[in-house]
Amino acid sequence: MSTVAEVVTRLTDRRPLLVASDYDGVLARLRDVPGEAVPEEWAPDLLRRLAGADGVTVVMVSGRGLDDLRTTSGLGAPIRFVGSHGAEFDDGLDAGVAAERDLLVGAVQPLVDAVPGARLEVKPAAVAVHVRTVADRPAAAALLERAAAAAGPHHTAKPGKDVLELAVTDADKGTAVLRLADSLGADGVLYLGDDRTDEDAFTALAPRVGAVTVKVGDGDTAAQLRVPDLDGVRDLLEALAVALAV
Ligand SMILES: O=P(O)(O)OC[C@H]1O[C@H](O[C@H]2O[C@H](CO)[C@@H](O)[C@H](O)[C@H]2O)[C@H](O)[C@@H](O)[C@@H]1O
Repeated sequence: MSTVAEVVTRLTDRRPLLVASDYDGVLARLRDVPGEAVPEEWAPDLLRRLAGADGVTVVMVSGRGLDDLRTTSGLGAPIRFVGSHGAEFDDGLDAGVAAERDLLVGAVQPLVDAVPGARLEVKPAAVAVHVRTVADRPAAAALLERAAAAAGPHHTAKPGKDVLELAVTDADKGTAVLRLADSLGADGVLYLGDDRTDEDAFTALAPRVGAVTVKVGDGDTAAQLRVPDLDGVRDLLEALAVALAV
């Protein structure tokens, strides 16, 4: 594993530079109610500073739907967004995706309704079964298993922190970050994430020269650097901003 200082040194002179970050658990603390997961106090200004550096593009890459991500984060240009775990770029979604998602809602909603405290989030290209507020933990685990079993072979199951998402596309954060990097012709890439879906991005970027991946918090990871928590994210991004003189 590298250190923060090594990461900053490796990225400082690379242009174009893509700074891509997961949202929940990296820029916003996890909360019981997803709509209350606002950015850390330091995050908006720091992201805007980085996005203001010459040749630097800052993108949030989230499991949230694009509109939810914009609304909950309260951020906008020059920050860019990719939602639905890489299925939603600014150029929109395939029309058949919503119909397929609605079939999934019909299958999974009754399972969720049967477990007190569970909640179904309906997203543009996925449904997410949330169990963070289910007091009966065995019932929570059983619900996630039943929901996974309700998915068809053409759905992609994405387990996360107290959540199981069933996506109707096979896009992931790995395909998304490579698409972003290639479209920018990026010479350097920084990607930060805390959850299992971020591992797709860490793995996709591993062979790329000039890419640095950062895991936030505990757990096995393919990332090159680990920071312990959101304060560690702040310290890394601040050190990069200082090195970029913004
Ligand atoms: O890719 P991310 O930006 O990390 O989004 C992943 C999911 O985040 C949200 O759920 C998570 O955060 C909630 C708010 O703190 C928390 O209540 C929940 O337990 C977490 O799993 C969001 O609601 C999902 O749509 C995202 O896919």
